[in-house]
Amino acid sequence: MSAALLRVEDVVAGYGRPVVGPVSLDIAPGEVVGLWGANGCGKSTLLNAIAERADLLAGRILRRPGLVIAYQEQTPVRLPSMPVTGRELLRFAGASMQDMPAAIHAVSGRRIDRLSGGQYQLLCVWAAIAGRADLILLDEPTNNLDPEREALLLEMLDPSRLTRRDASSAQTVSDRGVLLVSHERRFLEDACSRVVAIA
Ligand SMILES: Nc1ncnc2c1ncn2[C@@H]1O[C@H](COP(=O)(O)OP(=O)(O)OP(=O)(O)O)[C@@H](O)[C@H]1O
Repeated sequence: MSAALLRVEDVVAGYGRPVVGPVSLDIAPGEVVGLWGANGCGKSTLLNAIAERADLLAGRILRRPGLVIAYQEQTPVRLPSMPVTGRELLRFAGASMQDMPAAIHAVSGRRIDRLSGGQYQLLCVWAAIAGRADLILLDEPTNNLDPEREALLLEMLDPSRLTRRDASSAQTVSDRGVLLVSHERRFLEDACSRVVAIA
């Protein structure tokens, strides 16, 4: 396998029966790749298959050895009562609080069960981006976001966030990637280096 983080080769995925595919795509280090398609065409199912939560019915999914995946699902899990602050959630996720956007910093001291849908959404996306994962899967991350927060999300997805300091050389290397599902074509074009359409 090449230096790709992920290679999806002629994949057909589903839940017992096929719902998506065949699809092929690669994600190289430093790339933000978009997945676009109509409601129900199987975008989330493809992410699920990559995260080993849906059945791989044909084709191959090759992951770089040791690849760590963070998966922000379309509807982030929320419990009615969760006496945990945003900072505690970020610590638990191993996410850095360095360079945290002010809008997230402002709510990070609050209990997560008392955040609005958009505040919680951004916090979870930050947890994924600022965590240790090599590949970040984001399913409809613009859900619940107003235009200002959507612009902030765009900044959070800047490829500069995908760099990491290499311990041996002390160089900054771009060795992480994002696969992003959205039904908002404009957002995908702004956020992604490449958009793959699913039929
Ligand atoms: N857990 C499941 N078990 C069985 N079928 C499922 C399951 N989840 C989704 N499906 C079916 O798989 C198909 C594709 O759903 P999926 O959520 O992957 O589409 P999508 O492109 O992400 O849709 P949307 O844009 O509406 O979020 C749909 O017909 C859906 O009903």
